[in-house]
Amino acid sequence: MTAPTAIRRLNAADPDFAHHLDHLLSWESVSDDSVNQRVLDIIKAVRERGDAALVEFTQKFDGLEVASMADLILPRERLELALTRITIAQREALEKAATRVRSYHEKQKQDSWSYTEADGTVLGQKVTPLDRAGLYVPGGKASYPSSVLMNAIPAKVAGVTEVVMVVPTPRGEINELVLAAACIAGVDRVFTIGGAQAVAALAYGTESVPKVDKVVGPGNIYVATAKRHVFGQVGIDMIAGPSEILVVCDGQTDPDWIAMDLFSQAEHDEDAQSILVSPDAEFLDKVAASIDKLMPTMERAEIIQTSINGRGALILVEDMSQAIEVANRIAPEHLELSVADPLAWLPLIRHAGAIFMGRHTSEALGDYCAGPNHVLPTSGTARFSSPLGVYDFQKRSSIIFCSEQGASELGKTASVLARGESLTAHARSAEYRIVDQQKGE
Ligand SMILES: NC(=O)c1ccc[n+]([C@@H]2O[C@H](COP(=O)([O-])OP(=O)(O)OC[C@H]3O[C@@H](n4cnc5c(N)ncnc54)[C@H](O)[C@@H]3O)[C@@H](O)[C@H]2O)c1
Ligand SMILES: N[C@H](CO)Cc1c[nH]c[nH+]1
Ligand SMILES: [Zn+2]
Repeated sequence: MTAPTAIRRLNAADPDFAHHLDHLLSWESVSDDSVNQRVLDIIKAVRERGDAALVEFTQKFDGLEVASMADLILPRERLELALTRITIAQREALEKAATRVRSYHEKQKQDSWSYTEADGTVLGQKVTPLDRAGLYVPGGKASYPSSVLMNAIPAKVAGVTEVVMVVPTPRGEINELVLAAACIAGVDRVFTIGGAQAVAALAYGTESVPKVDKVVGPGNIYVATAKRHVFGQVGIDMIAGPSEILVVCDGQTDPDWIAMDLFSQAEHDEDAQSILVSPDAEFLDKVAASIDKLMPTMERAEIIQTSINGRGALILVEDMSQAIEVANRIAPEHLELSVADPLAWLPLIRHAGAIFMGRHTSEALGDYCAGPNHVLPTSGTARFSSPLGVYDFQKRSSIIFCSEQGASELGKTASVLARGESLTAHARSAEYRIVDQQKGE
């Protein structure tokens, strides 16, 4: 039996509104010093003791009785076996989702390009996939076959040579759908490890876990903090923390639908954040009533309740324009525009990981099978980051191929600039290539 929901109410007309909103959004404060220190200790131990530390942390944090690292490695045949252990409906759903995610991501592929100048100089950009990518698939409080597809398919579309996946299996409970998804998406190697220790293993390598070039994927505070610390040793996609949803509603959508949309992200995590913004005060009351009515029907009521009470909010605004202003301030991971004419408001949205347009487009469709990626920037980072995509698994090299005449002309410009910087070797190196002119100093 759950206690009555006490979702926070904010009013944008309140003089302290900005302050209250800042407080509501401050997830970073959850990453306190003790989490940080614990993560640093875990990374150090994995760097120093490799597999032995991985085994110890997996026993400690995931409650697994494992004798050695061999127990934490799943061969490709195990993934294939999983495909035979799921129902036909599940396999079809995974395959359909995979096809749609692949089609969407194919469009993101960047190709190499070049152009030739009049004197024959060629300039261009060569696009190369990463050699090895590490995918973090969360598995602490729920299992995420959909996240396997969302991480692995863009990597494969990009042409990554080897895709290594890590996923925790708390108490040894292996989720067959997760492994089947890995099989369908073409993951090359799977390790059943999680948390900061898994991120450290991917970043630095151990006797068994190969060192990767980039670690991608969402996770809890330990995973997010570890990714922050290993950045530089490896690339990372973003810090994708607890899930978030911001619904902007004109007051005309069924309040039960909106309550359930808020629940859909709250059920991920006690730290998840679900916010509704509307210019209609009566509608906010109706959604609050729907929340109370529907909460006891939810399987994950405790998590939802904690998330809604601790980090949720119903925000009253003056009009739709102010609702959009608040949305841009929040820069949410998911933004539902549950309004009559979402296209009219779309041009005004500047910051959101993914935008769900209209009353029928529930965020859950995007989580599973619409096609776009569900690994999205959280905690306001949509101000500067984008959804996980093929571009995260490709890098670019510049190409410069000067003709004799091109080098000669560019040499004159480079010489002046280099001497202005007092970098004589640069100047003389360029000047050697100047044709029909006195070279050197
Ligand atoms: N943005 C996205 O695309 C997306 C997708 C799915 C899930 N999520 C989010 O990812 C998160 C998943 O979190 P989760 O916990 O379910 O799984 P997780 O895999 O991220 O974390 C589980 C691991 O955390 C470590 N851990 C747990 N308690 C610890 C402790 N006290 N000390 C050290 N390590 C500890 C353990 O090693 C465990 O294996 C949720 O916040 C969810 O909202 C985001
Ligand atoms: N909403 C999550 C991203 O924040 C993704 C997900 C996976 N499964 C269900 N939802
Ligand atoms: Zn979700």
